Amino acid sequence: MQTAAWSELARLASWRRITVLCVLSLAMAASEGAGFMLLVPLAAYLAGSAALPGQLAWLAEWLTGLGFTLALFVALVALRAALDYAYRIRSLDLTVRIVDGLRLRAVEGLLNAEWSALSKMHQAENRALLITTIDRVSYAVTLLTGLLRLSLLCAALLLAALAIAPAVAAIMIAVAGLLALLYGVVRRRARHWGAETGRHYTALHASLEEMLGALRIVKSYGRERRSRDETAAVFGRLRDAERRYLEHTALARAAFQIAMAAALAALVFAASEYRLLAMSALLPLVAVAARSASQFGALLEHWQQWNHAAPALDQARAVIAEAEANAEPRMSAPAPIRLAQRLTFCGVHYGHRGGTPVLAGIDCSIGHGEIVALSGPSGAGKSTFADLAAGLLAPDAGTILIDGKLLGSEERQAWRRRVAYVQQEPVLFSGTVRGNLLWGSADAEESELVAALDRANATFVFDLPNGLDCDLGEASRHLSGGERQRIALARALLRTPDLLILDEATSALDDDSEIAIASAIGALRGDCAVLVISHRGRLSAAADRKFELAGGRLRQSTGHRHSLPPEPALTQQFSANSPLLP
Ligand SMILES: Nc1ncnc2c1ncn2[C@@H]1O[C@H](COP(=O)(O)OP(=O)(O)OP(=O)(O)O)[C@@H](O)[C@H]1O
Repeated sequence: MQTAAWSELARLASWRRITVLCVLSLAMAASEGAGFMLLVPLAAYLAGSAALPGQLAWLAEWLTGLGFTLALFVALVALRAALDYAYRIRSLDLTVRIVDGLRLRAVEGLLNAEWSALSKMHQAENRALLITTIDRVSYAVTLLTGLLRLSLLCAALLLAALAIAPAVAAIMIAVAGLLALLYGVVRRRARHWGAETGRHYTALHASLEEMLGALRIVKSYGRERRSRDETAAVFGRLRDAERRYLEHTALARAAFQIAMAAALAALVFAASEYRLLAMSALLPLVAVAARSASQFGALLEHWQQWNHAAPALDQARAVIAEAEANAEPRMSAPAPIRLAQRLTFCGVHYGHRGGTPVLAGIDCSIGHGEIVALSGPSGAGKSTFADLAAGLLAPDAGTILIDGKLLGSEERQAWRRRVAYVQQEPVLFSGTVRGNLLWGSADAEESELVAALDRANATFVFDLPNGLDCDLGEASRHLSGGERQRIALARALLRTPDLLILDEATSALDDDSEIAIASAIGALRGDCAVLVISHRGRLSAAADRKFELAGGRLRQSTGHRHSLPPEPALTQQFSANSPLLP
C-alpha cells in the first residue's frame, strides 16, 4: 500500500487513537508473555524441584511460594482480560472512525463535484463504493488492528521463549521467518483475488439495480428466467473469485499447520531424546511454542486476509480522488445573483466528454418574466441546453451571462440557488409531502405550501392519508407518474425562482392536468423566466417565444407573443450573428 494511503488512514483514525491502541496491544502482549514465564516456576514447583534454569534464577529468589505464583498468574489473566476488553472497544472505535470518515469523504466528494463529471460517472461504482467497498475497507482496518495486536503478541511470546531457552527460541524464530517468506507468494495471489472481488461486487450492484429497475418490463415480457440466469451468472463470477481465494487460504493454512506440528514434534523429540532442557523448562517452552504457533498462524492468516481486503481501500481512494479532482471551487459566502433583465447565451458550444458538440454556437436570451419553449428531436441537446442555463454545466466555448454579468464557475453556484428544475422523472425523497415541499424552500408557511400545491394542480395531496403529512416512503411507490410530477412542480414553484426549468415535466399528465399546469405557468409570466422543454402543444402554447434545437443550432420557430424590452448592449454586440436576440 502506498505511503499516501497509510497516512490517510492515520489521519482519519487520529494519532492519539492509534497510540492508545498500540499501548493496549503492547500491554496485552506483555501480560501474556509474563503469564507464560510464570509457568516456569510453576512447573518447577509441580515437579517438586525449585531448581530453575540459570537465566531465570532471579525469579526463584523473588517468588516465595506456590500461592503467590498462582495469585500472580490469575492477576495477570485478569489484567489481560481487562486489556482485551479495552482493546476491542478502542479497536472498534478506530475502525468506525476510519470507515465513517472515508464514507463521508466519498459523499462530500460526490456532492461537491462538477455536474459534468458526476453525469459521466458510473453510478453503480459509486453505490458499490458507498456500500460494499467501504464495508470491505472496514474489514481491512479490523484486520490491520488485529495484525498489530498479533505481531506484538508473537514478539512477546518469542521473548518469553528466549528467556526460557534461548537456543530453541532462536530455532523457532528462524522457522517463523521462513514461513513468513513462503507466505509472500500467497500474499500476491490474495491481492489479485481481492481486486477481482472488488470488480465483481461493482458488477453485482449494477446488475441488481438494473434488474430491480426493470421488474415491470421483465414481467411483461415474461423474461423472469432470463433475468434470474443473468443475475446468477454475476453471482457466479463473484463466488468464483471468492472460492479461488479461499482455496489458496485453506491450502496455505493446511501447509502451515503441518509445518508447525512437525517443528513442535521435532522440538519435543530433540529435548527429551538428547536431554537438551530440564523438564521445568521443557513444559513451559512447549506451552509457549504451542501458543506462539497458533498466534503466528492467526497472524499470517490476518496478513493474507488483509492483502485480500486492502485493494478495496485502493478502489475507494480512486473513486474519491476522481470526485475530488472534479470539485467545484469552494465558496464560503457566494455573492447572490438575481435575474432582473435577461439570461443570455453568446456563441455557446458544448460537447459531452469533450466529444462531438451537442450545441454548436448558440446565441439566444430569455428575459425576466418571459416564457420560452424549446423543442427539437430526441437527442438534439435540449436537456444539455437546460443544464447550461441552470448553471450545472459550463460551456466549452462561448459565454453565458446573467444581466450582462459573466456566469463563471463561482457565479454558477450562486445562480443555481435561484433556479428551480422539474425533470421528466421527478425525484421525491423519503418522508412526508410536507418534507418534500420544504426541501426546496425551508421557510415556507403552511398557506404557501397549500397555494403551491393548488397552482401545480396537486390538490390530490389533501386526500392522501394525513394529507400534507402523508409519509411518501411507502406511498411514493404507489403515486402515479403525473402525481409525482405535480408534487415536484409545487416544490419548484415554492422556491420562487428567477428561472424555472420544466424538462418534459408534464409528460405524464392527463389533458386536464396539463391545461391546469399550462395556465399556472402562464400566470408566472412577469414573475420569473420560464424555460419549457416539451413536445406537447399545450405548454408550448403558453410560451412567449418558441425555439427549436436541431443539429446543434437554435432556430426561433414563431414570432414573439409578447414583446420584451430591448437589450441595447447585447443587441449591438451580437447583432451580426445573433438573429435570435429579441
Ligand atoms: N452525461 C452525458 N455523457 C455523454 N453524452 C451525453 C450525456 N448526456 C447527454 N448526452 C448525449 O448528448 C446528446 C444530447 O442529449 P440531451 O439529453 O441533451 O438531448 P435531449 O434533446 O434532451 O434528448 P431527449 O429529448 O431525448 O431527452 C445525446 O446524444 C446524448 O446521448
